[in-house]
This record gives sequence, C-alpha cells and structure tokens, in this order.
Amino acid sequence: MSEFTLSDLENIVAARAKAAPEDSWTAKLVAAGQRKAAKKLGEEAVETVIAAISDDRKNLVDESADLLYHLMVVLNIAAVPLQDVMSELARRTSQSGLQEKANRQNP
Ligand SMILES: N=c1c2ncn([C@@H]3O[C@H](COP(=O)(O)OP(=O)(O)OP(=O)(O)O)[C@@H](O)[C@H]3O)c2ncn1[C@@H]1O[C@H](COP(=O)(O)O)[C@@H](O)[C@H]1O
Repeated sequence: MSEFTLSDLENIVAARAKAAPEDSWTAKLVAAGQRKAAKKLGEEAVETVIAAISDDRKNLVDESADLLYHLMVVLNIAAVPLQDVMSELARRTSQSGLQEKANRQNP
C-alpha cells in the first residue's frame, strides 16, 4: 500500500463533508459548526497529552490520529487549505525554533 498522507486525509474530509450528516461523522461535525468541531479538536488534544505523559505508545498513536483527523475537519470548516499550513512550516525551516523564539522576545 502506498503511504497515506495528510493530504489524502484532507481530500477524504472534503469529500465526506458533503455527505448526509446521518451517514458521516465528518458531515455531522461540519453541520454542527466550528465551535463543536474545535471543541472536539481540543478534547483530542488533551487526550493526546494524557497518552504522551502516560507512556502509552499505542494510545498515543490512536489519539494522535484522532487529533490530526479533527484538525483536518477544523481546517476544512475554516476553508484553510492544508498547503497553507505546510507553507508556513516550510517558511520556518529557514531558522531554528530557538532562534525564532529569541527574535520574538528581543525584537
Ligand atoms: N479518521 C477519521 C476519524 N478519526 C476519528 N473519527 C471519529 O471521531 C469521533 C470522535 O470520537 P469520540 O469517541 O471522541 O466522540 P464521540 O463520543 O463518538 O462523540 P460525542 O460524544 O462528541 O458526540 C468518533 O466517532 C470516531 O469514529 C474519525 N472519523 C472519520 N475519519 C476519517 O474520515 C473518513 C470518513 O468518515 P465519515 O465522515 O464518518 O464517513 C473515514 O473513513 C476516516 O478516513
């Protein structure tokens, strides 16, 4: 099987967002609106943090998958293409995180 990417997930979310809410969790979340979708994203973030500090590798993988999926739904509702996020990450590769932090604190 070829590698599954975040871009593949973005396309699935965009397609399922147009399904009937009774047939699709994605469509149900999109119909509920950004507040509900963002709340789910926050819950999954907290569950990912708990898995990380519990030293539970399997749970960390599962919760990270939930987190990335719900992030894709939130980006879809906000009409923010994943490529915008990737471009921002690419832009940041020009300096280290420590350098960026130092520039922010001492402009
Ligand atoms: N990757 C996911 C994915 N990860 C998690 N989830 C769903 O996210 C939901 C959140 O789970 P929780 O247990 O936290 O929430 P809950 O208790 O069910 O919900 P509430 O109490 O908040 O109502 C569950 O229903 C999961 O099935 C996902 N739903 C869909 N996808 C992808 O989206 C595709 C399309 O799915 P549908 O939109 O459902 O057709 C799937 O084939 C997958 O590729």
